Amino acid sequence: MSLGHVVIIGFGAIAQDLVEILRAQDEAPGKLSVLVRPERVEEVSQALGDRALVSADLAALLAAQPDVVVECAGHGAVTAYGPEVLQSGTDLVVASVGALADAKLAARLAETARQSGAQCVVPSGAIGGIDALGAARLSGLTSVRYTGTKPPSAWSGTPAEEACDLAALSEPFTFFEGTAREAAQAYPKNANVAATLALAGLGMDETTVSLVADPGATENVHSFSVASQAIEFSMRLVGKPSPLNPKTSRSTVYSIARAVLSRRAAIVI
Ligand SMILES: NC(=O)C1=CN([C@@H]2O[C@H](COP(=O)(O)OP(=O)(O)OC[C@H]3O[C@@H](n4cnc5c(N)ncnc54)[C@H](OP(=O)(O)O)[C@@H]3O)[C@@H](O)[C@H]2O)C=CC1
Ligand SMILES: O=C([O-])CC(=O)C(=O)O
Repeated sequence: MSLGHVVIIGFGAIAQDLVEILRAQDEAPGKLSVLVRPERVEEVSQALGDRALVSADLAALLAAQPDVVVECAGHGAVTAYGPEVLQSGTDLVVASVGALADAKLAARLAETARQSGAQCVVPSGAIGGIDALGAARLSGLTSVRYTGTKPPSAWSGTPAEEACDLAALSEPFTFFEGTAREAAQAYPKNANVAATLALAGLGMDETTVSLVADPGATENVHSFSVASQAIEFSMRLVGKPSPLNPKTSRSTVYSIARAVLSRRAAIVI
């Protein structure tokens, strides 16, 4: 069964790819809408033509009762739009998972979803293994450790710049060690995966995170290891940087597309 109407928030690297990936499916959504800031409506409308409706009016989009809203815009957008989407009874797929490191926002989203019956869906994003981690949690987790390694340029404009001279690095440099909550809040465009692991596993304050700038790297490498009563495993995912935004791995959008398409799949894997 195809989705009727999908609303995408944002029109950056992930959202632009998502429009094309969804449209290319046999079971493509009947209608796509893109929510952007008012000043970008005209430019994005021209870029999309008749491929999607472009609007800056979330209330009007929600009044049309879309099947699902997909946030691909950043932590601020989860705060600004998340509660309104869920309150309308519409499911919300969240790319900017690290926004849930704000305990008040996470509680508000959960409570709003409970009251309306909508779901807030967290896709795997740039990592994988979330099914195995979530299952291991039920057996009793003892540790979840994550290391995110990216080329120095992917850390530009972040607090990593205060810890080292990114352009001068000649070997890998670990500029952050802390919890998933601290990582997600200090690196909102780079550490959403740490928050995803935390939500599936040991929580924001018990999941340990290292962030590394590697001058020899050309890709975004996500490594994590899990220990539990039932299983131990490690994963290493090597993401190709998105051409439009090298902070973001290109794999992220495919995970989000899968989460969207699964909303109406007859068999959900
Ligand atoms: N879960 C995961 O594994 C991953 C999650 N992410 C998350 O996804 C987010 C998006 O990534 P990406 O597409 O690469 O980022 P980009 O910076 O390429 O695009 C973000 C887009 O969102 C728009 N935007 C931001 N705030 C708003 C708003 N309030 N209303 C409407 N539009 C808004 C921006 O527009 P403008 O330029 O006008 O601000 C921009 O077009 C990241 O910020 C990150 O939080 C990223 C990678 C992996
Ligand atoms: O896309 C990635 O490589 C991961 C990322 O930026 C994030 O977790 O925010």
